[in-house]
Amino acid sequence: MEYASDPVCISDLERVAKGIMPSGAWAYYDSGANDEQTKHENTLAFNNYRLHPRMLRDVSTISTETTILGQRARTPLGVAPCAMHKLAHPEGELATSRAAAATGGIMILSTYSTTALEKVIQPGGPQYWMQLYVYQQRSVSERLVRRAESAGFKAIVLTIDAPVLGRRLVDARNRFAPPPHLRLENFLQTEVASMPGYEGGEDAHGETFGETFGANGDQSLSWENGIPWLRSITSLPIIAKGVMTAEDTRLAIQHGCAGVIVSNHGGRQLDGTLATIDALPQVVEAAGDKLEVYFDGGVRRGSDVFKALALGARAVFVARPVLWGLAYKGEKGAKLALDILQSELELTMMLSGTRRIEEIDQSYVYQPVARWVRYAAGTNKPVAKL
Ligand SMILES: Cc1cc2nc3c(=O)[nH]c(=O)nc-3n(C[C@H](O)[C@H](O)[C@H](O)COP(=O)(O)O)c2cc1C
Ligand SMILES: O=C(O)C(=O)c1ccccc1
Repeated sequence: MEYASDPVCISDLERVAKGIMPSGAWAYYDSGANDEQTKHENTLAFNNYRLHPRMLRDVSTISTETTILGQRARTPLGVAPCAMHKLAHPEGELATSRAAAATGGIMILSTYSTTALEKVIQPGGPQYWMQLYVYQQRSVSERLVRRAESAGFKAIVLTIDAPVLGRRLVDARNRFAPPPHLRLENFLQTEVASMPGYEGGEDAHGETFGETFGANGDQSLSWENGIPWLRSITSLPIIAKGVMTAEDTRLAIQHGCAGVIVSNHGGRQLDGTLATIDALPQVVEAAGDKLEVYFDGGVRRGSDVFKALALGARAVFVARPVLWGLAYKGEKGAKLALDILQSELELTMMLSGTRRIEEIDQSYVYQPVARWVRYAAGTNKPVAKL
């Protein structure tokens, strides 16, 4: 499809990116686990929440400024951690970081970045947080934490929904592995470089991408043996990414996490969970004022950001839309993705009579009665958009 102008919404950007990217890389970014029920539902479930707007409120001046972990941010909209931005564009994470700095939201850097963490932080930018996995060789994770501390990252985001990688069928068929010209640059440093399969920053040993990951990840990790250990090696706030239940929210509080990210990893891990927007209310209720609740999964519209804020999220992160932007035009494209969502958020605020982020509460959405997306027999195609 030809465009006379830049893409004007995230789904335009998705189509354009699909046309540009090599099919294996596209599939790696796009795929969810197994039947992709959860991946699709993350996006579709937003439609079940209807807005409840107020009128005649003087919306001549609005602001999306907020505070996250006690620091000011120009917007609650941030970038979720995603592996290998250089699959989308040669400037990779640096381009994304510049785009995030221009927008003013938080960027979470993946351990599996194709740019070393020391090179990513932009002066005058937003807060940067470092995403971490705990490996059997804990010294490797510890070294990554030390490096993140000295580079200026402000929190550690521990991903807890991936003791092993979920099974993504297209990747399995493609036997997807990162192309040899890309390096997982965080694994280049000596103390870290010895981990089996990641020598020299390559992902070399696994049959598929997930195998090297699974061979190194610590499957015995638990709340009891993981979080206290992490707290003992760093004073940075710890945020647990991948919480989907009230039960785990209470455990996160008990173990001293500063925040949780309600996330099902974009539907790439356990297929068949709730959509994240449907899980958010129980987490917010269990969190009370004990920790901050953040959100990701399926956000494709500024109104989706608004709905997550209304249901109690303090920050809202996007992954695939930013990668699509990067594929389209590097830094400019990543900024376009964030700008589209930001301006749609501002428009939603104005049209629903909210001027500041703190005003956006539950009263601005109708909560749905439970309704599940139905699928056409034998397919993963939803019968209808709800
Ligand atoms: C290509 C890709 C790579 C990802 N890599 C990571 C990662 O390295 N660490 C992590 O915690 N989450 C990772 N995620 C999950 C995202 O952080 C996020 O939870 C999810 O994708 C958000 O949903 P969205 O893509 O619908 O915005 C990845 C997601 C994608 C699409
Ligand atoms: O692909 C992913 O979703 C992901 O989280 C990951 C995990 C290990 C290595 C690279 C990416």
